[in-house]
Amino acid sequence: MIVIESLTRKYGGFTAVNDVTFTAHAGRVTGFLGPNGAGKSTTMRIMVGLTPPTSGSATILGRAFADLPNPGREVGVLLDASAQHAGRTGREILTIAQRTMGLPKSSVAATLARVSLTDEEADRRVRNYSLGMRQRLGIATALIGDPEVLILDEPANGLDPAGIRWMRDLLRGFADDGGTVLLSSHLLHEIEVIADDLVVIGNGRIVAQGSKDELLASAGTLVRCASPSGLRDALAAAAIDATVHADGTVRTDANPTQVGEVALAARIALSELRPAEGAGLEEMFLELTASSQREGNATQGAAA
Ligand SMILES: Nc1ncnc2c1ncn2[C@@H]1O[C@H](COP(=O)(O)OP(=O)(O)OP(=O)(O)O)[C@@H](O)[C@H]1O
Repeated sequence: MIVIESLTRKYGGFTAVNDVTFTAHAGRVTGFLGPNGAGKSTTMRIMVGLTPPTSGSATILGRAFADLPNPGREVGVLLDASAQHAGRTGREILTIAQRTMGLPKSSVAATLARVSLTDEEADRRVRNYSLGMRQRLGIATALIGDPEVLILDEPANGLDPAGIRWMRDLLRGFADDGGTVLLSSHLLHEIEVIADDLVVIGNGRIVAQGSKDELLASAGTLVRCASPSGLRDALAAAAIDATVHADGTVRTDANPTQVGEVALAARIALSELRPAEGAGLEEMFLELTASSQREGNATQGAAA
């Protein structure tokens, strides 16, 4: 389990992580979602002791990372797959991890097999690895100590579709065996498929969290019609808040029956009316983080 409590990190006058609180539970995959610069990496760096927090705390299995006796046996970490020593081979990098953690020699070959790196690939220098191969090697380094917790920053970056499916199955299996997985991503569809719980961050603040099912169920109703602003006004007259999106859809927390009745009374023909969860996480994510998107928000950066 990972417990983050009231975590704040300031850089001068800028608050990169602002009073963040959440828990990643054992047996579950927790997706940490947010647009670029939202504060995901900073939060993860604090978790593993690379960046000190300004205030608040982060514990893994009940202790601060620095207090874990053999951290690699308890927490597998992948923060930046490109940070591996380019002049070493994949096998050498894993062997260093194996020795540092006091693991049996056989764990190197077993982990290479687990991440599907061949013997020939393992003996190539990392500078000649593709990004996807570096990710596999990074995941191998995280897994080799057989930890209970995985903390992975954008692990799907650079993986091809087959690689993404492989990673999804691997993380699902890890959580099903009782492990805790926290992975960050802006690849929303990946998170939607794999995560059990979601923590959404924007401008350093948590903007939504809960189980994926809960968050998607609360997404309200999505409507298309010839007159989005007319429908919004008719809904407003019925005391129902609605938002017109740039793509012309109207979103509201009211249920489809209420929206249909208002549209009928206002004589507005609808071309689409459905629960918004069918629209997927992306719309919810864009909506929740709208104020922290760079596009259309010239004050981004100064806002926090
Ligand atoms: N050492 C630092 N000094 C100053 N500002 C920093 C530092 N590290 C991070 N930041 C700022 O904190 C904010 C959050 O950065 P962070 O890397 O945590 O975002 P992120 O959510 O991981 O984004 P991305 O998806 O782009 O990786 C950014 O505005 C970044 O510029």
